[in-house]
Amino acid sequence: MIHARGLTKHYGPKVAVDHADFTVRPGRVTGFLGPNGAGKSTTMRLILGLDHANEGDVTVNGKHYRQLGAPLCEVGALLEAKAVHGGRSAYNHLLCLAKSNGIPRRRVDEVLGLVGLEKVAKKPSRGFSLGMGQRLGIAGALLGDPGVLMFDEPVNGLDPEGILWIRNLMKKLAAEGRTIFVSSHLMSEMALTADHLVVIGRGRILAETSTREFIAANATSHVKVRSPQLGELGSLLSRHGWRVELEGDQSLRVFGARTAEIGDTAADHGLRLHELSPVQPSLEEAFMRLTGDAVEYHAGIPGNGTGTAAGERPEAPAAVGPPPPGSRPPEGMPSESRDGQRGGDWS
Ligand SMILES: Nc1ncnc2c1ncn2[C@@H]1O[C@H](COP(=O)(O)OP(=O)(O)OP(=O)(O)O)[C@@H](O)[C@H]1O
Repeated sequence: MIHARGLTKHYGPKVAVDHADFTVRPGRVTGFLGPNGAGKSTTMRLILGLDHANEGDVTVNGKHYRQLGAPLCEVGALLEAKAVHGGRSAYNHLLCLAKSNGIPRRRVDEVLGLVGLEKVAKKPSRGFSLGMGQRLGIAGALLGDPGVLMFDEPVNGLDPEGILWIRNLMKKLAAEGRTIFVSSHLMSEMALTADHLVVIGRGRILAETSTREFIAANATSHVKVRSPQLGELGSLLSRHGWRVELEGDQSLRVFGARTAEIGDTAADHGLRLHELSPVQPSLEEAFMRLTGDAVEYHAGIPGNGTGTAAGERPEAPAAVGPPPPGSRPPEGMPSESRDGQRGGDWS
């Protein structure tokens, strides 16, 4: 178990981690999510005693890292996969680690087998691909058979097969009762891997909850509707009290209504539907909604030549209520709504 209380780290005036409280429990994969620069790596370094906290503290199995008798046997970590001497073979790299931690030589062969590197074990690691480097880093983390494992962005740059392998490995290790703490900003991957989440933004913990609850609390399901009479339909559904958003110029997103209600309402008014499908919210959507204000670095919006200022949401919904003035209305939109004058119908 990893337990942080009031954990705080400053780099000069920069507060990288700000009074963070969280607990990472065994038997499940806990995802550590946050935008770039949110403080994920710093937190992981603090857990491993590679950096010192200015305030608060963090323990692994009730002890500070430096108090652990055989650290590699209690907590394994993959922080920087390429932190290996390039001239050294995978086998020798792991053997050095094993010797310095009193771990028997046979465990080196075991972990090389576990990560699938037996065949290249005697080759210099400088020739390793990114995926092989990740596997070697993971072999090092597993060497002491620790109950706590931490992975910082483990799937970065991996091919689909490598991603699947790491995903299944983390799940298997959690099922064995280990504590698995994994940082990532790949939402789709985390949605498939993590049972639980700790979300950080600008150094502060924004959420600590199950993945399912996090999505339910921060994003809403909706129904996607396509119709050749989109404008009329949007106005009609909106008059029924449902929130309607324009998605591109082809379809509507309707919130708060079931598919049957929308279908029946359209039929009652003789409007044709070409699609009516429920859409479940994604972890990405929930994450963007929660962390939009906590994003420190935004890319410029293609085409407008400006960056998004810190604090602005990076991805506002495509259109809420009426289409913005000046935007092109969908085919069939009533003319009053085309220039946004009657757009209030949709809000
Ligand atoms: N050694 C350092 N000296 C100065 N500032 C630092 C140092 N390490 C981190 N920071 C700053 O602290 C903040 C948190 O950085 P950190 O690397 O922990 O974020 P992160 O969530 O891991 O980001 P990313 O996802 O981009 O790796 C950032 O603003 C970063 O610039």
